[in-house]
Amino acid sequence: MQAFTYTSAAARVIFGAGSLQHLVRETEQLGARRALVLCTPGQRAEAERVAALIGERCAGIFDQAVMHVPIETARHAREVARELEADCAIAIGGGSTMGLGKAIALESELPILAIPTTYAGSEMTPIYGITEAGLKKTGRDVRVLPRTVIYDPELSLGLPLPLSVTSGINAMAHAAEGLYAADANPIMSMLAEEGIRALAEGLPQIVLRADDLDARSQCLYGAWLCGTVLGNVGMSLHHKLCHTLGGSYNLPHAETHTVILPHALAYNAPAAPQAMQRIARALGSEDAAQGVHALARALQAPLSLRELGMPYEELDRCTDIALQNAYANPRPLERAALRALLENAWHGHAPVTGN
Ligand SMILES: NC(=O)C1=CN([C@@H]2O[C@H](COP(=O)(O)OP(=O)(O)OC[C@H]3O[C@@H](n4cnc5c(N)ncnc54)[C@H](O)[C@@H]3O)[C@@H](O)[C@H]2O)C=CC1
Ligand SMILES: O=C(O)/C=C\C(=O)CC(=O)O
Repeated sequence: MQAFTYTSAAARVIFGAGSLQHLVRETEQLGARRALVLCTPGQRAEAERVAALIGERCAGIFDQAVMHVPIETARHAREVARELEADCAIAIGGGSTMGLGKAIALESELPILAIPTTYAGSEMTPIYGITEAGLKKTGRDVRVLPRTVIYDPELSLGLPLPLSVTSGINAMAHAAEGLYAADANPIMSMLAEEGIRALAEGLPQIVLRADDLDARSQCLYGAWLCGTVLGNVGMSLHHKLCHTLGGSYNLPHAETHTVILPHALAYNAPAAPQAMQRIARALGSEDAAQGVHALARALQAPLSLRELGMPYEELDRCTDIALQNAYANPRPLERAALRALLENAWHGHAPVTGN
């Protein structure tokens, strides 16, 4: 075993069906007297439920969270938090709502209590992203790491099936890249493999029965582990490509991860054989890239960039953007091979290993 450095970022996690009932206790534990509840417009009802549970400890609801945290929304939410003299942000929702909480915490150091309802995993990371003038910038800051996370699988029962599947594969992508990260360590690799396994087991069951609470629990557990990996080790080509496609072409986040992951794994496979073996084992497949592709196909997820609205004529420019700024990747970035990767992904072909 190689030497490694491991820093544990501790969050308090309350996990299990019905665990939202502990919200008041957890709010008190954070010392919050004036919590601002955050949500998307579509999850206003869930935010009102949270507000009702905490009663007079609720300072208000801000229901304008949107994907990729536009700076204007961040500024508005920060102003509302200041005006209401909020001393805590309670974020209920997916990565977009977590991201808004983080944008507030970045300036105010307000503690975040996170209640995730998708599998994106942002609640477990000190990573924030803010979009300004069409450009998404991400950074790491421990101030934005939620202090407490309540994982209640009952809250994910209403997550639409297509988003359940793509969000689950978004989570798997964190774990897959964590297994070949330059700063990988055995603890995160163990969580990564177990996270992929839990999602590979849970997602097909959800597709059979969307209200299967055990399967929803499996997936949320997997998302927790995969999010922890994202928060603790560096990501590579796959995440870079997805951020390029999401940030520059406004493609939907979880769906883009789903389309790209098999191709990014196929690209990196020759340079990261051990990681691929562990991903394949967790998927119960012979091959990591083909295994993810087969899972996405079986669960009727999108397979091509074309169906996500990516203009074909932009593939060259997208390749150029992905080649800008050096970042760690197990296989060196080669222009022709990357362009071929995007070509395959655009058409929705099966991944080609080591192309
Ligand atoms: N900073 C980080 O560590 C991470 C950040 N992200 C960011 O998060 C964003 C994507 O987050 P996602 O969770 O994929 O999507 P999202 O948070 O945008 O949610 C997608 C839609 O689903 C709805 N929704 C969420 N949970 C639901 C439920 N249980 N029932 C019914 N509807 C529900 C939301 O209201 C929203 O309309 C992106 O901006 C991405 O960059 C994603 C992963 C990690
Ligand atoms: O873009 C962000 O907000 C930060 C990280 C991620 O979105 C991770 C991901 O690509 O799923």
